[in-house]
Amino acid sequence: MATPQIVEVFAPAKINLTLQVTGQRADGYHLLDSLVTFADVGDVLRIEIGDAFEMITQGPEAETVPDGPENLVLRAAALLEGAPKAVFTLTKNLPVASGIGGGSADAAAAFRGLSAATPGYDPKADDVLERLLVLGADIPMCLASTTARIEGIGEIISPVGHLPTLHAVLINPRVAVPTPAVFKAMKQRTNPPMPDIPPVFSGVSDCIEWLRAQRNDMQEAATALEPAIAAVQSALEGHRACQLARMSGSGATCFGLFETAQAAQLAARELSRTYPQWWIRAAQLGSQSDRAAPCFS
Ligand SMILES: C[C@](O)(CO)[C@H](O)COP(=O)(O)OP(=O)(O)OC[C@H]1O[C@@H](n2ccc(N)nc2=O)[C@H](O)[C@@H]1O
Ligand SMILES: Nc1ncnc2c1ncn2[C@@H]1O[C@H](COP(=O)(O)OP(=O)(O)OP(=O)(O)O)[C@@H](O)[C@H]1O
Repeated sequence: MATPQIVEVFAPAKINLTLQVTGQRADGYHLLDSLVTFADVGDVLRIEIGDAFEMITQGPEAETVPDGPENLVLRAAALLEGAPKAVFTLTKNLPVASGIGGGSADAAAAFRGLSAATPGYDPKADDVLERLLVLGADIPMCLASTTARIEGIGEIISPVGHLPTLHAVLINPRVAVPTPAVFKAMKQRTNPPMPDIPPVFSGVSDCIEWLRAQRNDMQEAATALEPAIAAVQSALEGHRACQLARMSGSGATCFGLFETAQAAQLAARELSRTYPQWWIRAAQLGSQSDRAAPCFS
C-alpha cells in the first residue's frame, strides 16, 4: 500500500471529571487518581507528508500557541523514530494552558497520525508511552482518547466503558494557568483516592450524583492563584439547569453537567450572552476514540 500523503487527526479536549491527588513521588511528580473523559470539541491537526518538518498554526486560539520547535506537535514527532517528515497544520480551537490538555491532545494526534503513516511501525513494540510521558503526563491518556481511570502520574490507564454520555458546558475565563504553579501552590498533597467506580450507572443523574461526592484536589490552589475560576464556578452553579460544576485539570477551565444535550446547548447560549469575554462551548463527553482515529485523504 502506498504511504498516505495527507492525514487529518482530531485532538479532543480532555476533561478530568475527578482529580484526586494522592501523594508525591521523590522526583516531585504527583500521584493522581482521576476519572478522565474526552469532549467532542478539540483541535484539528492536518499532516502532509513532505521533505522537512514544518509547523503552521491557525484558528481562533492560534495566537498564544508556540509555532516553533517548542510546539508539542513537533516535540512528539521528533520522538517517533523512522517517521516521515511532514508539514503540520494545527487548527487551534482549545485555549492554551487551560486544564483541558490541548497541547497533550495535539502531541497525541501527531503521534497517532505519523504512526499510521509510517509503514511497519508498531507502537506496541516500542517504549513509546515512557518517552511521551516525559513530554506531558497527559499524553498517554490523550493517545487513548477514551474514558478511563488514570493513576500513577498519568501512565496507568484503565478504560471505563460504562459511563453514560455526559452533556456539558465548558467555560474558560481566558486566563492561562500554568500547571506547575498550581501543583506548587497546593497545601495538601496526600489525599484519599477515588472510591471504586460503581459497575453500573442507571443514567446521567445517577452518574452525576456519584461525581458529586468526588473532588478536584487542585481546584482550591488554582482558584487562589486565579480568582476568575471562582467566577466561572459560580456562573455555572448559578444556572438553573446545571447539576454539577467542577474545574478540569489544573484549570482554569470548568465544566458544568446538564441532564440533556439540549439543556447544555441552551445554557451555553445564555451564558455566552452574559459573559461574552469568556470561552464557552457546549460539549458531549465520552469516548472520542473513533473520531480521534487518523483519517487519510
Ligand atoms: C493536572 C493534569 O492535567 C491532570 O490530568 C496533568 O497531570 C498535567 O499534565 P501535563 O499538563 O501534561 O503536565 P506536564 O507538562 O507533564 O507537567 C507539568 C508539570 O506539572 C507537574 N506535574 C505534572 C503531572 C503530575 N502527575 N505531577 C506533577 O507534579 C510537574 O511539576 C511537571 O513539571
Ligand atoms: N500544541 C500546543 N497546544 C497548546 N499548548 C502548547 C502546544 N505546544 C506547546 N504548548 C505549550 O504547552 C503549555 C501547556 O499548554 P496546554 O494547553 O497543553 O495546557 P493545559 O490545557 O493546562 O494542559 P493540562 O490539562 O495537560 O495540564 C503551554 O505553556 C504552551 O505554550
